[in-house]
Amino acid sequence: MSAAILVLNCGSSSLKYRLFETPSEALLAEGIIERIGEPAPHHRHLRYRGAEVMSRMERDVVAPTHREAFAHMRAALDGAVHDLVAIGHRVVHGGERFHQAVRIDTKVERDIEALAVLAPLHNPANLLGIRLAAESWPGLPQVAAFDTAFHHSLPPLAHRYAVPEAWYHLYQVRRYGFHGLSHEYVAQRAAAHLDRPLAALNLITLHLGNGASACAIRGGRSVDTSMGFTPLEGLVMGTRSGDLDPALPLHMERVTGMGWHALDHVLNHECGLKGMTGLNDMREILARVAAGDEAARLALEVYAYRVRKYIGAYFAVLGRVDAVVFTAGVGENAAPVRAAACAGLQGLGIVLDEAANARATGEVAAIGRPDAPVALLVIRTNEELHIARQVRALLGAD
Ligand SMILES: Nc1ncnc2c1ncn2[C@@H]1O[C@H](COP(=O)(O)OP(=O)(O)O)[C@@H](O)[C@H]1O
Ligand SMILES: CC(=O)OP(=O)(O)O
Ligand SMILES: [Mg+2]
Repeated sequence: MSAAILVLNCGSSSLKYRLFETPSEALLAEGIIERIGEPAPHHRHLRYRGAEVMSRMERDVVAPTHREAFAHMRAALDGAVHDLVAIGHRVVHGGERFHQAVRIDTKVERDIEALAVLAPLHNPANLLGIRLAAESWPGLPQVAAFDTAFHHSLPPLAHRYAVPEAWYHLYQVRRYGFHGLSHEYVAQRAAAHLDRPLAALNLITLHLGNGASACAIRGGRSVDTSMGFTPLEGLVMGTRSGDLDPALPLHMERVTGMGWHALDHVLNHECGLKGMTGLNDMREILARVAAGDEAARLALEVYAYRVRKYIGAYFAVLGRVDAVVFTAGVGENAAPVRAAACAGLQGLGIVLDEAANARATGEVAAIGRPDAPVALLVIRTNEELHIARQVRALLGAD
């Protein structure tokens, strides 16, 4: 009977999960329940044998709350789970308290709850996942792995804002950074691919998914990242604005009378690609660009230009760069975005190989000219596997 680790990524309206055999790390099953609490919740579940999909289930489900979603996941997993030894959770905000994954106890739970004030969109759902998992599998070890933890190494000059010092001491106002599980995972894969120790490498990693962030990594440690106090800062995203003049929301409040609640919603859910085009999915943007749509072309340019500026900034931060890594949904799949982000950077040693870029697939693909000083890589991220590894390291759970 194989031992397994279940990894949960519980969002405000979705529950994603992956079940890994341990210690082999083979993926046994994965799934997602989307639109929890919204019209027409949907459940997709895949089971694997080796690298092959053994069975696929897809159906609309009744899931007015996460509780029903959990029951659907459990029912789907029952066929696959033989000996579940631990559960790992993605928790978005670990504040200044959590520098690495931890075994969850009531104190940890309370701390995650207290941090919800810093991540109101994410931490409450993560916590709900933890509580439902404890109910569902009482007594099973549970581990929290944090999106912020990898960035605890940010030096003060990178994490402090130029605001009154009391804001930091009284309200924990500083840059935290997110997507750390993904940045760290692809950094490790990049080092393995380049066959060099991570400790000797300077990397720029670009996580371009629904949310998006850039990270400057020196010797395996995050030294700067584009998301800040919240996951709103930095790059242009599917529905988030990224960097803005901080006076802009103040101005919009003045001229429209819009309240903070509405502004918060617009900046997080109605901006980015969606704000500029009505569409938040890069696939649709690229299709529109190909069809000659002007608004889509401009949105793509603004998106890629922001990425390019951060590449330039992180060159200045790191001094020397060995590799630039693209990852997550957009970074792994959208060759035109990668090409636009790298355009004009030959002076920095970044020279894209157009053909390699166009055909990049698989776990790791090199898309730079082999003779260029900076390696350009596309690496498939796997935050869940990274969490499972942290669970195993923490519990020795085999
Ligand atoms: N083939 C593709 N071409 C362009 N963009 C893609 C493609 N596949 C996925 N994407 C983009 O990736 C995004 C999702 O990225 P992902 O990393 O899965 O997000 P998250 O994990 O944050 O939900 C989609 O919204 C879409 O814009
Ligand atoms: C922290 C964050 O932005 O996560 P996501 O990209 O999953 O929304
Ligand atoms: Mg993701």
